[in-house]
Amino acid sequence: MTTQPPSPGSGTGTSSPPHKKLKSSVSAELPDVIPTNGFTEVTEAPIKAAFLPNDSMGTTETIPKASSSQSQAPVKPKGKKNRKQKRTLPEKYSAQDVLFHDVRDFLGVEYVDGLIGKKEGSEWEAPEELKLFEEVTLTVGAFTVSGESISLFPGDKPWAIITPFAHPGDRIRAKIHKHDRLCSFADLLEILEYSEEYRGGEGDRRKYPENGCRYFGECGGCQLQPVPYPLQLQHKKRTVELAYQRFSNLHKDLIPGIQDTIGSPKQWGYRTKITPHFDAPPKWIQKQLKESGEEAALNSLANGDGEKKGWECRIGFERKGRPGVMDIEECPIATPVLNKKMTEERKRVQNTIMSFTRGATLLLRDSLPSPDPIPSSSSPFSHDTAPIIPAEQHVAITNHKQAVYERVGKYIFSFAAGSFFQNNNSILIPLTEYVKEAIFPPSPAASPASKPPTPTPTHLVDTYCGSGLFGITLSDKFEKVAGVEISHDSIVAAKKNAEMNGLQDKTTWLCGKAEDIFGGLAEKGFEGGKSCVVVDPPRKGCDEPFLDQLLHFKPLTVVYVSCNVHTQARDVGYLIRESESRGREKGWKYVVESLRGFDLFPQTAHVESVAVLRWIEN
Ligand SMILES: C[S@@+](CC[C@H](N)C(=O)[O-])C[C@H]1O[C@@H](n2cnc3c(N)ncnc32)[C@H](O)[C@@H]1O
Repeated sequence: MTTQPPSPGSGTGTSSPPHKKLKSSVSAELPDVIPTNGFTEVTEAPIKAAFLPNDSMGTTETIPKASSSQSQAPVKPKGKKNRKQKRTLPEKYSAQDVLFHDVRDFLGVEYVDGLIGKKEGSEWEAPEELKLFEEVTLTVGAFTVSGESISLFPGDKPWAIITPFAHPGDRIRAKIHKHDRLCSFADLLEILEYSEEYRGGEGDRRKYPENGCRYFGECGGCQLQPVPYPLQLQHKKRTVELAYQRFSNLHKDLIPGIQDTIGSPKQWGYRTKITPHFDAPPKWIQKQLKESGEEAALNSLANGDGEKKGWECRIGFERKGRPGVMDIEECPIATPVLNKKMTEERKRVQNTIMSFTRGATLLLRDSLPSPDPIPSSSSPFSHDTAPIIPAEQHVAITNHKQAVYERVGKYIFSFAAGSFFQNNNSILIPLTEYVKEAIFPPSPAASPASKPPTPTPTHLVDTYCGSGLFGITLSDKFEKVAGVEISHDSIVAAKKNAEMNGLQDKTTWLCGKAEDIFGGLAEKGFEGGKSCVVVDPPRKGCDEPFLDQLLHFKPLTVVYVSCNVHTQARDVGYLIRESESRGREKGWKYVVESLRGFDLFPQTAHVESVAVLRWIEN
């Protein structure tokens, strides 16, 4: 699952916040002459969005050209010409690549492939009548996978417009700021009509003024927050479907129907780690203040002095589609203790800002108070006697090296604050229980793909194990558990966690690359025929040497947990195809038994995906 879980405010950086908040940054890009009436109107919604949540997988429709009567003739701006677009193809499986697939589906696969096939480069040429900095009125057709809106620009040439913070069915006014391949990016200026279907969630501040986030519309973090939660979950289910359709390279018969996304028990105040950052004061302001001898003012820039002089101390997250940090006082998806600590940390930085010659990132991590005594192999953690500690009694840790404590069901975990651990504790019991049930389905009927039922595994290999989350929470079902992890600190934590939970005798923790471990497993009594492997790599997914060795090891079950469903789909596709060719003669292969998303990051468009692969005899 998540390697680097997205931090609030980390968008894909393709578009930008509404106009009113952007005056200063937008003005730098204004053309010499601003077209005053360059509006283009789309009076009908584009026919069918390629990925509205209700769509069935695999259907993509060519969108009929919007008739020219649908649009007012755009007025040609007198100012700058369209800038020549950089023609760089996105890296495969990157956010930009996923967006290109969104555009391709939206405009029609046949049309897009036909155009690209002509090799004229015209997919890079925006319609003549669509100028940079022009304002357009659009009806949003769909969400992109990353939660932005996609609309059809009317004209002879099918062309998509990507705008953040708007929802399917909204009528919006937007301002084009960049052309790209078959699409342009726009800033949202105004929502003229709200789509009721995609609004009205708890984070919709029109309906619940006290709820949601006051930074929505500027911060790059939580694009889906006004969307009712069930629709957020549907969006993520569709994301998993699309990823397998686009990137697995598998015949559709080999991809099972995607199961409903499991929601997070907490949808706000869930995030146990945040990393606000800030820039150092620019040199000119340091010099100016020092020269004028305003010593007192040096440390009070944040109180307005800096702003008056043209610089403001901002501590927070990235702004959507614009460089620089936006000032954030609270983050409603972070736990209460982190928000409280953020106030203190902000003051501390503001009061000492002139001592920073470089920008920096703060770490705030939610932790249980340190247990007393700390559990050990001779006196392990006992969930029967340990009380559940309410969220208000948690503590916030800011030192990267300090130990953080978290509880997951009957187990306790400790790890250095700066190292990896899942960021939403509220969903870890459902997630780990689900993985356990997937390995040991309650009845043969639950694993229809495996006939006859596969033998029950007795050994678990937890690859990319971090501080041992899966190995430890699943341990009661296995005789032996081995974990492998590249980070030395994490493997030390995993070993300590096993001891704190009294599991030192059945667990082995190995520091190294996941792809190097299979050779050594046999001598520790791990054979594929009695093992199950959990795979939980970083966003980039697994390397081929790892996947090849996994196939060679031939475990009974593989549970692949991923924070990047696109690379997961690629890897699962590889495993299935390779197993068919490698196992053909001996009569075995892997099948994808189930695919399902988990919502580790409510209000954002991110989804954690769990794929269960079962070894079967043909
Ligand atoms: C998404 S995290 C999962 C951690 C753990 N499973 C959990 O849920 O807490 C991925 C982990 O893979 C580790 N990692 C990255 N590349 C690796 C490699 N080549 N071999 C082994 N571990 C690796 C990272 O250090 C990180 O701890």
